[in-house]
Amino acid sequence: MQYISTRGGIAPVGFIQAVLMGLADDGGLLVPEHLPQLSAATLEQWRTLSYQELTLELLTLFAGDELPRADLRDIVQRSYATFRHPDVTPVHRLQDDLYVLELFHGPTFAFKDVALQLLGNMYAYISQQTGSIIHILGATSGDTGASAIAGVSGKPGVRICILYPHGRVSEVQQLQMTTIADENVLNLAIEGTFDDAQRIIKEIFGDAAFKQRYHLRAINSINILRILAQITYYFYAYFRVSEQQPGRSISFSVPTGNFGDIFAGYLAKQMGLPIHRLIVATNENDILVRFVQDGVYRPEAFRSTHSPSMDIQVASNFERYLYYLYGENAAKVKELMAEFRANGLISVPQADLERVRADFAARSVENATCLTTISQVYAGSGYLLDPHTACGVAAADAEALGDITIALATAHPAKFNEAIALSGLEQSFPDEIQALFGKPQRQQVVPATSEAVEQHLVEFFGAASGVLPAPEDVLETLT
Ligand SMILES: Cc1ncc(COP(=O)(O)O)c(C=O)c1O
Ligand SMILES: N[C@@H](CCOP(=O)(O)O)C(=O)O
Repeated sequence: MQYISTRGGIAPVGFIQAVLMGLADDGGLLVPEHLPQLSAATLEQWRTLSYQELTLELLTLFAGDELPRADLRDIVQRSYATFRHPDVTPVHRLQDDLYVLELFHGPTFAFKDVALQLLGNMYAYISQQTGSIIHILGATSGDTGASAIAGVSGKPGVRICILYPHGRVSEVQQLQMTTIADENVLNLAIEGTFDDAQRIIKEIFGDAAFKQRYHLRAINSINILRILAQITYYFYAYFRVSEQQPGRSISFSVPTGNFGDIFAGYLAKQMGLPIHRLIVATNENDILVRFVQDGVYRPEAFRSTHSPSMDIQVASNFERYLYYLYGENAAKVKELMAEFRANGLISVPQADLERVRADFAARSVENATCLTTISQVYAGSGYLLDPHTACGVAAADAEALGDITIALATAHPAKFNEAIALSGLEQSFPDEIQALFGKPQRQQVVPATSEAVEQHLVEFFGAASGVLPAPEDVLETLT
C-alpha cells in the first residue's frame, strides 16, 4: 500500500515512511492511495476474530508486506496485552437500543491508548530494527499526551515532547503526564489553548529543515497509523452488537474534537462495514456540527467546557474528510485549504452538503445537558459516564435515528472528576489513578509561540540528534 497527500504534493510513500512522515511534507495529511474494499463474505469470516486478530487483518491491508507478518502480530499482541479487559474494547448495553463501546480499558483510561500503544510499539520496533532515534513531538488537550507518553516511556531510542494548554486539562490528565520520571519525556505547558498547541506543532512540522535536523515524528492523529488503528473497534463493536440484534440498522455516536475518531468510523463505512449514520457529538465548540447543519466550516470563539478534551475549534482530520467528500480530489482539497487560510472558512454547496448528511448527523451538547446526562444515566442504570461519553449519549438520544446506536465511551469518568462532582456524584478512583496524587510533577510553562517551543526542542532533542541515524537513512534493514 502506498500513501499520498490530501494536497497531492508528494511522491507516494510506503507504510513505514508514512508513519515516520506524520504530517505530509506538502503540509497536507497522508491517506492510503486506495481504500481496501471488503466483501460481505470477508466480513462474515472476520466476525469471529478476536480483537487482536481483527487488528492484524486490518493492518495487513494497510501495511502490505513492509514488515514481516510475525513482527506485526507481535506488535499487536504486545499493544493490547496492556489492556485490562480481555475483549480490549467491550460493548455494554445501556438501554434497549443504546450501547456504549468502552474504549477506556488501556493504561491511561482513554480511547487514545488503543492507537497509541500500537504506535509506541511501532516506533520502538522501527528504532530497534534500524538502530535509529525517534523524536516525538505532540500536542494534547489532555488525553493524547498522557497516552502517548505511556506508549513510549522507558522504550530505548525514543524521546517525546508534549505540548498542552496550561491550566486547561483535568487534574488527572495533568498528573498522568507530569508525574512520569523518565528523562526521555518533556512536558511543555503552553500559555494558550489546544488550538495554539496544534498550530505550533504544525508550524514546526512544516519547517522541513528543522523537522529533518531533529528527526521529528508525530503521535497526533495527523499520523495515519493513529486513524488506521482506530478502525478496528468499529468492526469489532458492529460484530458484537449485530450478533445480539440481528437485522437492525446500526449507527455510531462519536464524541468529536479533532475529527480523528469519527473519521476512522467513516473509513470503516467506506470499506464496506454497513454503518447507517455517524453522529458527530460535540460540546459548545461546535464547528463540525455547524458544518453538517449549514455547510460552512468556520472557527468561532473558543469555549472552556466540562468535556475539555473536545475543546477544539480547528479539527485536524477534517482535511482528510474533504479529500473523500470530493472523490479523492487532491487539487480541490488544496484549493479549499488555501481558501481556509485566506478567508478563515470553507463553504460547501447544497449538493455536496446532502452527501455529507447521507453519512453524518450532528449535535452539539451544552454543558448543562452534559451534566444532567451523567446524573440521569447514573440514576437510571448505575452506569457512570465521563463527560465526553455523555455528549455522545445525549447526541444519540437527541438524534433518535430509530437505529441501534453505539456511543463511543472515550474515557473513564475518573479522568474527569471535576464534571462528575458537578453532576452531584462521587466516585472512587481506580488504584492506578489514585497512585498519581502526591507524586512530584515535572513541567515547564512556555509562551504559545513556535520560537519558544523550538528553543526547548533544540535543547531536549539536540544532544541526541547526530549520535544515531534517522530511520530513513537505514530503512532497508527493516525488510
Ligand atoms: C475523551 C475524549 N473524547 C473525545 C475526543 C475527541 O476525539 P477526536 O479528537 O478524535 O475527535 C477526545 C480527544 O481527542 C478525548 O480525549
Ligand atoms: N483530544 C485530543 C486532542 C488531540 O487530538 P489527536 O487525536 O489529534 O491526538 C487530546 O486528548 O489530546
